[in-house]
Formats: sequence, C-alpha cells, structure tokens
Amino acid sequence: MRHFDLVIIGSGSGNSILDDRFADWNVAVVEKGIGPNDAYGGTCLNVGCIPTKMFVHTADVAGAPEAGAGLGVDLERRGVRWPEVRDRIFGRIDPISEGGRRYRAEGSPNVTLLTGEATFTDVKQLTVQTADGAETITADRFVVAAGGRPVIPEIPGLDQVEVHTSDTVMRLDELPRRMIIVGTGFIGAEFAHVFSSLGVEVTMIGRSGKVLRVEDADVATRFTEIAARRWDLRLNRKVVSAEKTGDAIRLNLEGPEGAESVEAEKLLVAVGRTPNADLIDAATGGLELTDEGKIAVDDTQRASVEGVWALGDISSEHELKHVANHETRVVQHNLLHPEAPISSDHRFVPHAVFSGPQIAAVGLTEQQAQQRGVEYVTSTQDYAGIAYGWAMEDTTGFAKLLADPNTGLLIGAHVIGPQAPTLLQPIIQAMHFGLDARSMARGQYWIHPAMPELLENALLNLPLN
Ligand SMILES: Cc1cc2nc3c(=O)[nH]c(=O)nc-3n(C[C@H](O)[C@H](O)[C@H](O)COP(=O)(O)OP(=O)(O)OC[C@H]3O[C@@H](n4cnc5c(N)ncnc54)[C@H](O)[C@@H]3O)c2cc1C
Ligand SMILES: NC(=O)c1ccc[n+]([C@@H]2O[C@H](COP(=O)([O-])OP(=O)(O)OC[C@H]3O[C@@H](n4cnc5c(N)ncnc54)[C@H](O)[C@@H]3O)[C@@H](O)[C@H]2O)c1
Repeated sequence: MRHFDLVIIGSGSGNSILDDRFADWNVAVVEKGIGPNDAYGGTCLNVGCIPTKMFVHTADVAGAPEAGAGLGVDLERRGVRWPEVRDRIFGRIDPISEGGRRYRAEGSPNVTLLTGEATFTDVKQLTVQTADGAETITADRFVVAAGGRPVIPEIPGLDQVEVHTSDTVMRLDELPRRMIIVGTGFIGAEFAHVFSSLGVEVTMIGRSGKVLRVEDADVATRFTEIAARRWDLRLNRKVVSAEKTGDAIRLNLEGPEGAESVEAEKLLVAVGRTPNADLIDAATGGLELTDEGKIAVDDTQRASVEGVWALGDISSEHELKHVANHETRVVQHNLLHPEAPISSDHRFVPHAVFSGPQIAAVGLTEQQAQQRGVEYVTSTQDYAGIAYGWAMEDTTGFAKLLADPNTGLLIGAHVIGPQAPTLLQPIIQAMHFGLDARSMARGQYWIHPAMPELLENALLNLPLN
C-alpha cells in the first residue's frame, strides 16, 4: 500500500496548494474528472465561473442593439454563430485544463496523479478506482477539496427526458429555439441572460415569488420586475411532471392559477448544488458532517480527524471561488506551519450575479439586519441620479448601503446595475479595513463623472448620527 505525506482530493482549488515549498513532500493528487469530457482542474475552470463569464460577456455584446435603441443608435444583430462562440470559449479552456493535468502527471516529480474516483475506506485511507484497477493509499495528511455537483430534483418523468445542468449546457450542439430553466438562483439568472441575449426564448420557473430571493428584498424585487420583462417568468410554480412531446420537452406545472404546462426543445435544471461528501464516503473516513451534508471544519479548515483539512464547496457555506481560494491559502499555510495555524476570514464575503442586470453584494441584507436586531441606517442611490447613469440612460439600477448610525461603519452593500461587481469592490475594502462611511466619502477624490460616484452619493446620503 503506497503511503504519502499528503493526499489532495480534487484538482479545483486543491490543485493550487502545491508550490515550491512542498518540493520535498511526497504528494498524491486524486481527480476523477469533471464535466462531459472528464476534465482536470475543477468546477470554476471547466464548468463554472470562467466559461460562464465568457458566455456572459458575449451575451452582453449581443445585447448592444437593445441598449443602442434607447440611445438613438440603430444596431442590427444579424446572427449568433453559436458553434464559433462555444468553440472559442472551450478552445481556450480545454487546453488550460489539459495542460494542468499534464503538468501534474508528468511535470511535478514529487507528485503522483491518480485519475479516478476516490472513496475513504477507513480513517486516513483512500481507495481510488483508476483505469488500471483499484488502488488503496494512506497518508499522514489529507486535503479534501472534492467540491459539489448539480442537484437533479425528484420529478416524475424527468429521467425520461434530456436534462441539462451547468455541466453540459454550455456545450450544446446548436442553440435551441426555446429553453426552460428550472431554478431562479445564481445559475438560472446567469444562463437566462446568456441564452436569451443570444436569441433563445427562455421560460424560467421558480418555486417562490421572487428571482434571486436571497438578495436584499429591494434588489430581488427589482431584478424580478426586470426578469419578467425579459423572460417568460413563471413564479410560485411547482414542477409536477416532465414528458417528451415530439422534439420538445413538456413540464407540467402547478401554480396560483392551477395546472399549466410549458414546452421547449432544451431543459436546464439549476436548483442548487450538493456537496460531494457522499461520493468520497466522508463518514467512513471518520469525518463529521454538518446538517447540510458538508464536511465540518473549524476556523483553521481542520476536519474532525487529526491531519485532515477540507476547503471549498465541500465544506464551506459559501459556494464561491474567491472563498475556496481564500480557504486554500489558509490550508496551505496550516500544512506548512502546523505550530502556528491561521484562520479563515469569513466576515465580509461578497458575491456577484453576472446576469442582466448585474448584482453584487456584501454584508447584511436589510432583512438580516432586522432579524438580528442590528441598529442600522440605509441610503439608496439610483444610477439615474448620477452623471454616468444619465450617459447610459439607466432607469433601473441602484446602490443600497446599510451602516451603523453611530460609528458610520458599513454593514451591508447591494448594487444592481451595470458593472455592479466592479463598483462594489471599494466597499469590500472599506469593510475589511474598518473605513467609516464619512471618511470614505470625503477622505478621497472620486473621479468625475465616473460610475463610482454612485457609491460616493450613497455614502454621503447615509443619515448618520
Ligand atoms: C455554473 C457555475 C458558475 C459559477 N460562477 C461563479 C462565479 O462567477 N464566481 C464565483 O466565485 N463562483 C462561481 N461558481 C462557484 C465556483 O465554481 C465554486 O465555488 C468553486 O469552483 C469550488 O471549488 P472547489 O475547489 O471547492 O471544488 P471544485 O472546483 O468543484 O473541485 C472539486 C474537484 O474534485 C473532484 N472530485 C469530486 N469527487 C471526487 C472523488 N470522489 N474522487 C476524486 N475526485 C473527486 C471533482 O471532479 C472536481 O474536479 C460557479 C459555479 C457554477 C457551477
Ligand atoms: N456568480 C457566481 O458567483 C455564481 C454563479 C453560479 C453559481 N454560483 C454558485 O453555485 C451555487 C449553485 O447555483 P444554483 O443557481 O444552482 O443554486 P442557488 O442556490 O443559487 O439557487 C437554486 C434555486 O433553485 C430553487 N430550488 C431548489 N429546489 C427546487 C426545486 N425542486 N424546484 C424548483 N426550484 C428549486 C431554490 O429555491 C433556489 O432559488 C450558488 O449558490 C453559488 O454559490 C455562483
């Protein structure tokens, strides 16, 4: 039985743990392959953040005729060459993934790459189903970075129709005329924007009364209003069954007005992701799980077995790449300096939804502030009220800030509108470094007439004591 100093399960964020400081460690990396082509390098690179944002940018460009019309510029979208868009994007990503795999397999002398699904068969003992058969290995230390996978809900008939998830939908052979998207979270909102901008008729189905309902209620309400104008939006609906009808897929729904059905050539299911703790049989490895089925870790990312750490989607409540990256750096340090471990900082975790419009947020929503009994004041600034917003003729975007009325410290920020993720970054910085709203607003220049004036005004308008 081969024994290693360190075994890393998962080649997403886990792949970036190893650097020169591990050169004299005997390491194994285990990866089963992700997505339709069993790729190396995890979700973000192959089936997540990176390709989706490459499609989102393309979709934003495809939306220029609509944006231009409001400015008095007549543009024409003569067509979308989907195979070319798709192949451009994956023509860039697939070689990076393959290069990463080759580097681990052939270019890292102290690293053994084991390709296959890994399962704990005992505490600190792993069995990997490789193409050459099963191999059982042990190690002094394990890093579990095995991520998660899309959930497919239990709906009668769904197993009889072709179901796409975010893993497969970006590699469609051709654009369908119509697409049904089940789910109104991050993935639903981003792909609805992508496919509708590229000319697909999108029907979006949600269980609740709002799209992106975890956002601050003002933001979710505004986004839902816009979504209803862009897509055939069916909210407060339960999907009762699925069936095939000729070339199409029909979903039978139950809604406020009773039974109804929707049809499309393609179906995308985006109802959340589940951690891969079951795939690796974490319980047999002695690893405690949270109520959500994630691997339980302390603030230094240590799991319940000594010498085992976990990071990213398999253990974090935040399924975001910047969080997985942060936790990777913490685990990396703690592997190298076990005598002086550091903790992850999850105080101000931002997120963004790259849809149309874009959304970005950090800290508490107003509803969370109320539930927690936190004292707060708010200020909302429309894009329509700043000079660059006039330039864009924006009528729907805004920034909303929440601050402590006594200290002026920011406790939440929510932006919906053009470039929201970029605009939010200085607020994240202020929260991390304890900069109060007045100092932030008046202690620096704000470029005029640039979009960050949105934040300058929102900061100045906070009714602080
Ligand atoms: C469509 C989509 C868009 C996204 N967009 C964004 C975004 O814009 N911004 C953002 O911050 N986040 C985004 N995310 C989330 C982000 O991709 C994840 O949070 C991040 O990639 C998680 O990294 P990880 O290292 O924890 O897991 P992963 O990158 O998923 O790595 C886990 C690896 O472990 C492997 N594995 C699993 N089980 C086993 C096993 N038993 N044996 C061997 N190998 C195994 C998997 O094949 C995988 O390669 C997006 C996610 C999706 C799905
Ligand atoms: N821009 C980004 O950072 C980005 C982009 C995509 C994904 N992600 C990450 O990936 C995660 C997964 O994305 P997601 O959109 O699949 O999940 P999500 O949790 O964002 O949204 C899932 C939605 O599906 C609904 N739902 C759950 N079960 C359902 C059912 N049976 N029928 C109908 N609706 C149901 C939920 O109520 C929710 O609204 C996100 O939470 C996020 O952390 C991030």
